[in-house]
Amino acid sequence: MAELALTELSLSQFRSHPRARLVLDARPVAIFGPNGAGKTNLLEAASLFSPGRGLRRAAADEMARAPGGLGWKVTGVLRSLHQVHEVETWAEPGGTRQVRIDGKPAAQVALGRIARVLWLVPAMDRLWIEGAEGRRRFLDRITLSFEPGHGDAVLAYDKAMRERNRLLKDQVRDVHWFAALEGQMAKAGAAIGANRRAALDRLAAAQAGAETAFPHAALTLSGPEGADPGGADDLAAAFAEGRGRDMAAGRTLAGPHRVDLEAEFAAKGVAARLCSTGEQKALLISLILANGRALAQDFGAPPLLLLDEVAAHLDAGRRAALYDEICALGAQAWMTGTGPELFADLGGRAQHVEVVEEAGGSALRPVAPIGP
Ligand SMILES: Nc1ncnc2c1ncn2[C@@H]1O[C@H](COP(=O)(O)OP(=O)(O)OP(=O)(O)O)[C@@H](O)[C@H]1O
Repeated sequence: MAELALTELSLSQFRSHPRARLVLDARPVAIFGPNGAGKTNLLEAASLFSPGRGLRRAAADEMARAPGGLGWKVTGVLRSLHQVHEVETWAEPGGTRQVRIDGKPAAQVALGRIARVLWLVPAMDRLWIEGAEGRRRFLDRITLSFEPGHGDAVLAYDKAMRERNRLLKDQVRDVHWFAALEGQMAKAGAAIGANRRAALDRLAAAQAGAETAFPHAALTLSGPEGADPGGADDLAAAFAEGRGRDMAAGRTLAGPHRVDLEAEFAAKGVAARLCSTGEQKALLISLILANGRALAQDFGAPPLLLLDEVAAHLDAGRRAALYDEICALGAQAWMTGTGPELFADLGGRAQHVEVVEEAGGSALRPVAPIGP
C-alpha cells in the first residue's frame, strides 16, 4: 500500500525545542519522556503539515521559542503516495504562518492535498460533554480529511456571514445586499452540509463490519433549523425568512455554523456524553481509526495520526489492540507517553524517541525499543 509519512522532521526555535531533527521511516513513532519535556510540542509541529492552527490551535507567535523574539520554523520531508515533498512552514515575529512546498510558496489549504493529519489530544476527552463548538471543529476536521475543498467552503461561508452579521448589527435594511450575501452563504453552506454528510457516511461505512476492539460510534447531526442544510435554495430561503429574527439578535441564528454532532455508543444505545471517561476515549479512538481506514481507501494512504497521551488512558489489553490496529492500518502514528514501558508492546514495529529537558531546552534521543 502507498504511504503517507514524515521521513524527516526538523524544528528550529519551535516552543521548547531550540533545534531538533528526526530521521524516520514510515513506522509509528513512540515518543516518551517526563512531563513538560516537549513531547506534545513535537506532535504540534507535525500537526502543522495540515492547514490551520495545529493541534493546540495556537497563534503563530505563541509557537516561537521564548524567550527569544525570533521566528520559528518546521521543515519536513513528506512521503505522500508515490511522491516526496519538502514542506517548510514558519512564522516571523508578529507574522502569520507561511508555507512552502517543494521550494514554492503555497497556501495552507495546499497542505490538505498532499497530507492528511488527524489528532487526538487530552483536551478532547471532554468533547462530548462540553460545548458544541469543539464537536463542530472535530466534525469539520474529519470532513476536511476526506474533502480538502471543505476548508474553502467554510472560509467562504464565514466571510459572507461576518458581513451579514455586520449588516444585522448596524440595522441595515438593504434587501439586495442581504440577498447577495445570503446567496454566497447558501452556496457555501450547502457544500458544507453535503461534505459533512458524506464524511459521516464514510465513517459509518468504515465502522460497519470492521474488526476492531473499539466500540462503534453512531454519529448524527443535530442543531437548530438550517444547521444541517438541504440544497442552496432552501438555505437561501431560510436566511431570507430569518432576517427579522436575526436582526433582533444581531447575528445569524440558523445555518450550518450552528450544527452539533451527536454520538452514541451504538452497542449500548447510550449517548456518548453519558458514557464513562474510558468509554468516551474508546469512542474517539474508534472514530479516528475508522477515519484512517476510510482514508486509506479514498486518499490512497492512511493519514498521519497524532495521538497525544493516548496510551496512558487505556488498559493493557486495549493498548495492545490499539497498537495492533495502527500497525495493520499502516499509519505513521505519533504517540506520546511518559515512559518507554507504555510502548513496549510495539517493540520493533515502531521507532522510539526519548525527549529530555536540558539546560538549553528540549532535546531528542532516538532509542532502541525495550522488547516485549
Ligand atoms: N513558546 C514556548 N517557548 C518555550 N517553551 C515553551 C513554549 N511553549 C511551551 N513551552 C514549554 O514546553 C514545555 C511543554 O512541552 P509539552 O507540552 O510538549 O510537554 P510534554 O512533554 O507533552 O509534557 P506532558 O507529559 O506534561 O504532557 C513546557 O515546559 C513549556 O514551558
